[in-house]
Amino acid sequence: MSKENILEIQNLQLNYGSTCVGKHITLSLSKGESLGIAGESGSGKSTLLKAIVDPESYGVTVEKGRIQYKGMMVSEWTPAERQKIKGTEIGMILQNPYTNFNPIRPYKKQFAETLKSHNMWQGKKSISAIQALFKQLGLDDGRRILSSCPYEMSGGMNQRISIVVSMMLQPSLILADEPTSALDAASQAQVVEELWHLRKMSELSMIMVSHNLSMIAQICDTVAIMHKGQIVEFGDIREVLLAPKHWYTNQLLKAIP
Ligand SMILES: Nc1ncnc2c1ncn2[C@@H]1O[C@H](COP(=O)(O)OP(=O)(O)OP(=O)(O)O)[C@@H](O)[C@H]1O
Repeated sequence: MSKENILEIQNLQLNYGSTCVGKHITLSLSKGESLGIAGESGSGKSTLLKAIVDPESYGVTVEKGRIQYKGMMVSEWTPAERQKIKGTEIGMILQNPYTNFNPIRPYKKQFAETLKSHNMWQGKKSISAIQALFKQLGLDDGRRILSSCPYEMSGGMNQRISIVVSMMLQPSLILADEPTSALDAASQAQVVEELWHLRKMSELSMIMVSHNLSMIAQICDTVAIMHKGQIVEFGDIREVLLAPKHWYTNQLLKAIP
């Protein structure tokens, strides 16, 4: 494993029960790098993220191959180690932001509970750090947001706040699964801007699954194109977009309005 790689996936085969939904999956991600994964519905993009973070919980079996995170074999983590790693090492941003929050509990309490559950709560110091993070990610009204409840906010705002929650635990890798697909166009633009701010945090690596190749081009350094459970093209985002080698990548590019 190269010194700079945070994640290395080699010849992976992924199953649900006896059904193979991904095979020959090989890719790598460097520290500070952002990878986009695009492809048709059902091509195995979300399953790949699940295999990285917690295959057992999602019913995914790694039939062949290996996943290494910071040189550690992911398959060798005990449930307790995996629980510790989820959030603090590997953060998740999900498609539906409302699933991350109790709708009627103020954000401030929910932020505190999350930090406490990871033994990271430091009272006023934590609140200041959260407000600084809000600012860093382009949300200026941190104090007001913290005293509000999720039901009072739009889906887009909840998604932006859930990105702050993920970042608060200072992960090295963020996995974002269709982070804008449940949002209206205006909210999508705001979330893209926030994800773009994340890109400026040089230590952070990110994998973002999206149908939206334009968004991947805005945010990511590399792209993997998935088709029927396999990666058919993987490389520098500009090279892939300017000179696609696989017919399916061409098809995806032609579909961009
Ligand atoms: N829990 C599950 N049990 C069995 N099969 C599943 C499960 N989840 C997904 N699948 C199947 O695995 C395949 C890959 O699904 P996956 O959700 O990874 O695709 P995807 O590329 O992320 O699709 P989308 O873009 O629609 O989210 C599909 O055929 C899907 O029906």
